[in-house]
Amino acid sequence: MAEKVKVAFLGPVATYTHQATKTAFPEGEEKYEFVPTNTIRDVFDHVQSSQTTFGVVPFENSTHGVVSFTLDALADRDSSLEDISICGEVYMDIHHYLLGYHSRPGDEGLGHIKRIYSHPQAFGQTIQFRRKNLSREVEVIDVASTSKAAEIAAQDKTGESAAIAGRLAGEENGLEVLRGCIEDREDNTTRFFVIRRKDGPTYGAGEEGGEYKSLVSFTVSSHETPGALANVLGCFKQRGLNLSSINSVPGLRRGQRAFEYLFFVEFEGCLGDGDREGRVKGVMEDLGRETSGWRLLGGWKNGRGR
Ligand SMILES: O=C(O)C(=O)C[C@]1(C(=O)O)C=C[C@@H](O)C=C1
Repeated sequence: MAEKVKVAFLGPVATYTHQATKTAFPEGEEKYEFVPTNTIRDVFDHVQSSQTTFGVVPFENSTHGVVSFTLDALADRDSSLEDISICGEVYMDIHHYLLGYHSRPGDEGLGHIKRIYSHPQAFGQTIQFRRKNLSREVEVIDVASTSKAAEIAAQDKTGESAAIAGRLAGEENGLEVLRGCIEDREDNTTRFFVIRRKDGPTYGAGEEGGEYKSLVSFTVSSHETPGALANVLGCFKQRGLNLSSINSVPGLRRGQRAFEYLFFVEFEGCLGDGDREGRVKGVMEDLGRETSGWRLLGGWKNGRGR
């Protein structure tokens, strides 16, 4: 039997990332071995070191914005993740649950909860619910994933600990649903990236057509010159390439000062993308001229409508 292709994901089992991983690799456990990691950074390390061929990480949420752990890894300030390349994306509807134990059978109250565990992104997507339904005295504790939160809450049989996580994480850990669909917005959606090594096997090969996107990171030549960033963005405009996201993080590279930033620009089109390819190559030449350093972080098929 052929050896299974390994795919790392933010674990333990039943995280939202685990569910996105199953969507991204629909042939499932017949063909793939899904490998849980403790942190998002670990997913990147597994792929960089070839412990797994692919990895899946959350990138941004429609309610709470970009996932800082993922952006930090993509910033790769110490060049320890140089071979990472984004090769796919998955959008997933996210419905959160307040999970724990009822204080006694039939009592629907939440007054017995003293602490609540979750991933910071999930806390950020349930702010209004928590404000309206939980006392300010309830301690809010960040953990590495929502499934980890469910695991911890399940160990506290007093019922004083609860978790915000997905329904599956509740089932996996034998928790009761105290409240369902507690996300602040009905359209709460997270976008996940599939990553691989640049020299690794392709992802989603054989699927013809569709729209493509790419992500680049760069630093501007001078933070003092007015318009340095606008000049770089202007290159995309001149080449007729539509931007789909912009982010920035503190640069923190040797030679960079405090408050000098590393920018990320995602745009429609990628290398090998039919009639757009010429423009994409052109903008890459522009980046070489207009920035003080840039990196292509990958090109992939638009996952909307998957
Ligand atoms: O904790 C999980 O279950 C995750 O998969 C992480 C994560 C994230 O970082 O965005 C994924 C989807 C939701 O937005 C909340 C949490």
